[in-house]
Amino acid sequence: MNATERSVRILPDWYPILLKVEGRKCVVIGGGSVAQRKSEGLLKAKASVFVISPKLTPAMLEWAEAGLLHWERREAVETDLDGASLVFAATDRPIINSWISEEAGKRAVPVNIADDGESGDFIVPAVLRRDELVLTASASGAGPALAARIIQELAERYGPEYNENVQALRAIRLIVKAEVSDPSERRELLQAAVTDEALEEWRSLAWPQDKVKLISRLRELSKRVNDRKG
Ligand SMILES: C[C@@]1(CC(=O)O)c2cc3[nH]c(cc4nc(cc5[nH]c(cc(n2)[C@H]1CCC(=O)O)[C@@](C)(CC(=O)O)[C@@H]5CCC(=O)O)C(CC(=O)O)=C4CCC(=O)O)c(CCC(=O)O)c3CC(=O)O
Ligand SMILES: NC(=O)C1=CN([C@@H]2O[C@H](COP(=O)(O)OP(=O)(O)OC[C@H]3O[C@@H](n4cnc5c(N)ncnc54)[C@H](O)[C@@H]3O)[C@@H](O)[C@H]2O)C=CC1
Repeated sequence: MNATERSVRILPDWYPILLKVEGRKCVVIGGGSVAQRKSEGLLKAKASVFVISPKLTPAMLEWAEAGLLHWERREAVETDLDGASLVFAATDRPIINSWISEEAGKRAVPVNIADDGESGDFIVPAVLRRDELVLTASASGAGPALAARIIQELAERYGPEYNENVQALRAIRLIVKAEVSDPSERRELLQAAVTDEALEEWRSLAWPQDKVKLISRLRELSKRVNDRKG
């Protein structure tokens, strides 16, 4: 599809971000498998999840009973959107989803539409979490299954060992930011801190906690990168 065809179909050019939802009211309307997937993602980000639906999947019912989410056992009404930061229209009834979209618009609350993604304000990508490392893939609605497949491939390339990496990296980066004042050197050292060799080192938690030793180790690693570049 070329640019003209895209604009004729008015397909959105999505802007990718990571959104803070901790403690914010996020309303999921519907209780099927799509609502479950969206709720699970929201719970991982510690949102305050309100589900409105006459029925729930067994997993969602467990989450409700455990007090992880708030469930209203009924059909949605417009006041359900009051005070919401995000709304997910995930019922199996297109007419209800499009009414939710309209109500969200009136309140300027960003809405996700399960059966007609492009008409909503945002879509949800496939996600792989390795602690603070968050990898996402999206085909902008052209192929959710492709996004999911790519994430499965990334899960093999970036295995659970990366959970440890990001913790160490955050600490290392703080030290480098505090100790190295020259921005270009800082950048070089932080790039050296994420080579395969360096990551392997941080993973074994062998990184020098001593600031001076850490910086000198990063200088060695950086020199090796530059030598390899020739
Ligand atoms: C636009 C979007 C709106 C939104 O939901 O945000 C949307 C819309 C629709 N999905 C549909 C179908 C399927 N969706 C999945 C799976 C996922 N769908 C997700 C996101 C999105 N789906 C957004 C676009 C994201 C993007 O493209 O990058 C993922 C990535 C994230 C998540 O949902 O958490 C999650 C993978 C999670 C994972 O496994 O990692 C599968 C695969 C499966 O089930 O195995 C199928 C069946 C195969 C197929 O149809 O392709 C249909 C048709 C329904 C019908 O037939 O009636 C619509 C409606 C439409 O096309 O508008
Ligand atoms: N975005 C995505 O990733 C995908 C979207 N879809 C689309 O999303 C729709 C939902 O998919 P599923 O969750 O599999 O459907 P489902 O049929 O399992 O669940 C629908 C849920 O909506 C609830 N519901 C119906 N009317 C309601 C109302 N007025 N108020 C509140 N809740 C209401 C039902 O009780 C049920 O819990 C599908 O019809 C399909 O068009 C399907 C697959 C993936």
